[in-house]
Parts: sequence; C-alpha cells; structure tokens
Amino acid sequence: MIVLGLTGSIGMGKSAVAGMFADAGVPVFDADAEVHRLQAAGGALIPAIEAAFPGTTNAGGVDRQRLGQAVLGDAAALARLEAIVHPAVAAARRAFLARHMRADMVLLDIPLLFEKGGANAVDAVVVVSAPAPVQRARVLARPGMTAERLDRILALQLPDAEKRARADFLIDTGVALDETRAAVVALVACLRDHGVRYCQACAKSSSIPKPQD
Ligand SMILES: CC(C)(COP(=O)(O)OP(=O)(O)OC[C@H]1O[C@@H](n2cnc3c(N)ncnc32)[C@H](O)[C@@H]1O)[C@@H](O)C(=O)NCCC(=O)NCCS
Ligand SMILES: Nc1ncnc2c1ncn2[C@@H]1O[C@H](COP(=O)(O)OP(=O)(O)OP(=O)(O)O)[C@@H](O)[C@H]1O
Repeated sequence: MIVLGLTGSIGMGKSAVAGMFADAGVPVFDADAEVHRLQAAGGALIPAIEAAFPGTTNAGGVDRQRLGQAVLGDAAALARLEAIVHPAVAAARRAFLARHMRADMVLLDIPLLFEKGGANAVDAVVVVSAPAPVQRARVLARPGMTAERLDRILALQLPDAEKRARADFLIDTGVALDETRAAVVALVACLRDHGVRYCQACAKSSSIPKPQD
C-alpha cells in the first residue's frame, strides 16, 4: 500500500484536492475533519477541553471562535490544546490505516504534516499550493475569518515556500478546478502504474504540473 501525505497551508486547497483523490478511488483520512468531529456535540474531547479551557464548550460542542481566541497567539495554551487533540487524531489515523490495509493507496490529509514530523511516516508528500494573494482571498471570504486571525494561523504554519521545497509532488491550486483535477488524476494513475519512485522522477522531469514560484 502507498501511504500519501497531503499538506498545505490554510486555504491552499487541501480539502478540495483530497476530494479529488477520493473521487479517483483513494480512501482519504482528513485530520481537520477528525478534529471537528471530536470537538462536536457529544465528541470525545469535550470534557477535557472544557476542563482545560472553561467556557469554550456548550451544548453544540466546542465554540470554535472562543477556543480559537483562547489559543491562537498564546503558544502555551495552544500546546495544551494540541496535547489533548493530537493523540486522539493519531489514534483515529491508525484506525483508518488498519481499516484500509488492503487498499493500493491511501491519502492522509494532515495540515501539520511537516510541523509535527508526520512526513517521515508516509511514503510521499503531496503539497497543495497557490499564490499567496489567492490563498488570502479564499480564506478571508470564510465566515468569521479576519485578517488578524489569518495572520495568527499563518504564523503557526511552515511557510508555503518551505513546504513546496520539501514536497515530493506539488499540486497547483491557483488554477481552474478542472486543471487541478487533471493533475490529481494524472498523479494517481502514475502512482498506481509505476509506484512512488518512478513518479518522483516523473514529477522532477515536469510531466506533472508544478505551481509557479
Ligand atoms: C483552534 C481551533 C479551535 C480553531 O477552530 P476553527 O474552526 O476556527 O479553525 P479550523 O479548525 O477550521 O482551522 C483553520 C486553519 O487553522 C489550522 N490550524 C488549526 N490548528 C492549528 C495548529 N495547532 N497549528 C497550526 N495550524 C492550525 C487548520 O489546519 C486550518 O488550516 C481549532 O483549529 C483547533 O482545535 N486546533 C487544534 C487542533 C489542531 O492542531 N488541528 C490541526 C491539525 S490536526
Ligand atoms: N484549482 C483549485 N484547486 C483547489 N481548490 C480550488 C481551486 N480553485 C478554487 N478553489 C477553491 O479554493 C478553496 C480551497 O479551500 P479548501 O477548504 O480546500 O482549503 P484547505 O487547504 O483545506 O483549507 P484549511 O487549511 O482551512 O482547511 C475551495 O473553496 C475551492 O473550491
């Protein structure tokens, strides 16, 4: 089985691209979605989060705006939250891998793949990237997002240029959705036909489209 990691900074298109891998028949584990599930009403992490950050949960689960205010920009608080959340996400990821052990390929969509060392545990890393102004416009269009909140999140993430430098495969999301989809379909076909090594050589010789610098 080929285990692919998918990463990219906020708004670069991880979820959209993960959906394209799923459409191509690749089982996808979505770490952000898992966090949201664990923090939703009745979620397994609600008691621990309420104990550590009083007043940040209610009948609907975690109040994400409030919890975000409590931890974004406060490194010690964020570390406490991550110590609650990340082990639970890791357990869900292991269960996903066990469930799909017979698949030829799986994709782990993990925003902090490089930051938390997960890149060593996958066979290859796919990075999604678009020009910074495109990224900013996408994120600022989201309800409840402000420029300040975006900057705080970006400050926690490895810069896009470094992610691209460390990528095995780059998927350009600054183009039309159809073009991105075609790149994903081509990559999946190449990986299925030839495996990771050959495709890395193939990507280096530019047959898989790369984002512009
Ligand atoms: C702080 C919280 C409550 C904010 O929730 P909110 O709904 O506003 O944002 P959302 O979860 O959709 O994330 C927005 C963006 O921030 C990124 N992000 C979230 N947590 C972190 C983090 N610890 N470090 C860097 N980036 C992060 C996400 O990947 C995404 O790109 C939430 O993100 C959270 O609980 N974070 C801690 C868990 C975590 O580390 N998740 C990221 C990967 S598993
Ligand atoms: N070529 C493209 N490829 C991918 N996404 C695109 C493209 N063109 C436009 N988009 C849009 O950009 C947005 C990307 O958002 P998406 O939620 O996929 O990003 P993300 O990296 O998962 O964000 P976050 O880190 O906040 O979870 C989507 O609304 C998507 O439809």
